[in-house]
Amino acid sequence: MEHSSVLEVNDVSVRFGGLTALDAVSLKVAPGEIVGVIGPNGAGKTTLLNVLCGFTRPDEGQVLIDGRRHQHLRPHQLAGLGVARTLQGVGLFDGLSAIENVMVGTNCRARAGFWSALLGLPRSDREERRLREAAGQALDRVRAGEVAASRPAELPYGMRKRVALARALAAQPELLLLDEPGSGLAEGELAELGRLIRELAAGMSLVIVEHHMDFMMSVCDSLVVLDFGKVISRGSPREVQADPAVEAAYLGSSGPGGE
Ligand SMILES: Nc1ncnc2c1ncn2[C@@H]1O[C@H](COP(=O)(O)OP(=O)(O)OP(=O)(O)O)[C@@H](O)[C@H]1O
Repeated sequence: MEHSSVLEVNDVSVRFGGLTALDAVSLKVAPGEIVGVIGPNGAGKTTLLNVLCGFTRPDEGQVLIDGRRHQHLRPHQLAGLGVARTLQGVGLFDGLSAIENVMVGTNCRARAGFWSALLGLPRSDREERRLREAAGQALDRVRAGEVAASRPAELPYGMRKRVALARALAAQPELLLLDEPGSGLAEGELAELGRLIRELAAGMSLVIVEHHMDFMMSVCDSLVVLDFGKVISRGSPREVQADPAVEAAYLGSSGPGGE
């Protein structure tokens, strides 16, 4: 069944002891939409991403994926729901080549692959070929096909991040969650990443948490601005930039002569 939102978050609150990390946060992500989550340090961005992928269970509110409510979403259920996530940093296995790292991402969709791996059985040649082909396609999509045989340690940081992105793509997600995809990248690499993400949005929705403001302004269709766990503004990048609530938060924090 088709739904107008791939993801819907309704009034989600998360508390850590006395601290309210998210306070009645709501957002919607439409098919093919790129939604950016921005805000100062400690605003609740990572906590929100953690709720979306089931790492953190909300104290209140609900998360709907493809119109279905997931009160007790577990991380291992994500691939089955068409959700993939990249982590802050890279998180690749050093002992595997780039393509083998990406095959880990494809494998989670293959039930037989799981059972045969558990039982220590060799994969069938056909299965192996299929996974390798899918992983190769994911690497090509992020323009990292030429490093398929390299180990992560042999690759520059920007390329390792692309391999990590390919691994998330290999699960063929409908919704891709990117946690600081631009961190540690040089200016040129950021621009390239922005183009890549725009291309990916042709076939999936994305939620991005990222500190590089210019990158977010140019890449995202819409932005959600968090401050102290609350959504203080939302809309297109232009709308958010012109929102008096954003200016008020800025003036309230450091002021024009501050940070
Ligand atoms: N597991 C936890 N236990 C206690 N407090 C936490 C936990 N995780 C986050 N917090 C607190 O919740 C608030 C929101 O943190 P979060 O990491 O989501 O913010 P953020 O916007 O991602 O920050 P940054 O930009 O620095 O990554 C912060 O005050 C943080 O200290």
